[in-house]
Amino acid sequence: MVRQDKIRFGAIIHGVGGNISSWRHPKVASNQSVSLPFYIQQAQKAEQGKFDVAFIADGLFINEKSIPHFLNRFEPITILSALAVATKNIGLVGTVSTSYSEPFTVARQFASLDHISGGRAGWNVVTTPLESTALNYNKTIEQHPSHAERYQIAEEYLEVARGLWDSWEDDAFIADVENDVFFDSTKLHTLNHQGNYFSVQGPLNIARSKQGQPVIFQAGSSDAGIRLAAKDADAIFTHGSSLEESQKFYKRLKTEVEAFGRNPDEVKIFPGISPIIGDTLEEAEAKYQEIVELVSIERALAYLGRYFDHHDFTQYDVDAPFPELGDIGANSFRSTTDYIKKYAKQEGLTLRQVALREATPKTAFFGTAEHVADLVQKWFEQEAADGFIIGVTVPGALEDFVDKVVPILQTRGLYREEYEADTLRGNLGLPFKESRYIKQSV
Ligand SMILES: Cc1cc2nc3c(=O)[nH]c(=O)nc-3n(C[C@H](O)[C@H](O)[C@H](O)COP(=O)(O)O)c2cc1C
Repeated sequence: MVRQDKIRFGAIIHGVGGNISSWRHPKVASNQSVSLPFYIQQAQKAEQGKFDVAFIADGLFINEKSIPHFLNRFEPITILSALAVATKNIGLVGTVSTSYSEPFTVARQFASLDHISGGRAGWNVVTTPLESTALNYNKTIEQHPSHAERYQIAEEYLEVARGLWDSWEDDAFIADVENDVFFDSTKLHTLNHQGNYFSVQGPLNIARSKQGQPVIFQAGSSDAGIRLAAKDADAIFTHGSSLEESQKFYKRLKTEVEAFGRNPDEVKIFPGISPIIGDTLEEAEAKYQEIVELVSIERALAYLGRYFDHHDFTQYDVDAPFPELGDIGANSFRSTTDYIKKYAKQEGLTLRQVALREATPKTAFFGTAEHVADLVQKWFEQEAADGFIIGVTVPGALEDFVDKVVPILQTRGLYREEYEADTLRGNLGLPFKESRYIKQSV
């Protein structure tokens, strides 16, 4: 199928790496997760590759089994504000949880980032999977909301944030010095929200931005996650498992978007992939093996356990079939744990095989740049993706992707040569977000 739009890319900037042992690689500096120069270099590299997005993921609870990147890393809004002054066009997207924060504060922070960056801010709206996070926020573990309730909270949270972002119409601040009128009071809107979870009066103390409102990303892929994305998001990050699974997900999400009366083209789907690129297949394999050799089975089991709310996998025989876990994981990273349980069973894998696959993922996006470009094209043309969020499994993968894969896609006319706009919405092909009050009066 010939698509009229172009492929899009985002880069996850993940410090010492999403891999449990990548910090041990000779090309990785152990302080990379708190190194401003490293984050600037990665964001600028992604911008050189004309990526739509630099993405900073986040979580709010660690223990001694967490991967090294999670133990010592930047808070997203702070690092994105710094990246805003070191970049010009790339979108700046960060995770903030709706389970453990206040909408007034977060709406304000993203609005500020949107102004600081000239309309390039995006918020990855997540619910918090790990129950012990409650202990960091004046709550007991029993008070950690269930998976279903977390999404109900998220929905209302987003409604409040969006309401607050429209506190001031675009031309509200008239600054009429002569008549001593700083703002037009008819263009100020006080939210007065009273809901099940939030009571927020408003207004917000910052104007709308150059793109209207920050772009909303969503990253949960369970039924509840899909519903939230279909109803409210501009884009979704999801797992990039197989072409067929991704096509199914793509179709389902776009159908649900339409069911909410929205234009399916206005919700962009970004599967996460971690390409490993070599000039030959052997070189790619050698790069992969360097990473594999750094990971012990003990570390891999701890990494796997986190998805299941730090379930202790050392209690099982690693060479026996993947254990029956029942509901374990369902209140945590549900879509991920469902997916792991499913493929472990379907492929008849042992616990060791599953743990190592999760700890050192080797996806189909593996091999020469030409091969990776072919697959990117195939997934895009066969409606499995609108774009991809690129993670780094082997150090240097972002550089390889930008230097080797991007030019191939440009030559094929599938990828931009230049940014089309200077806002994130503009580059994503999304319209300016009109104020709800303008819509009402039209
Ligand atoms: C590409 C991608 C990025 C994600 N980033 C985050 C993140 O930064 N922080 C977080 O708590 N969860 C993150 N998640 C997890 C989801 O937001 C969600 O919390 C989890 O998957 C459970 O929800 P679900 O069962 O609806 O999928 C991410 C998921 C994906 C696929």
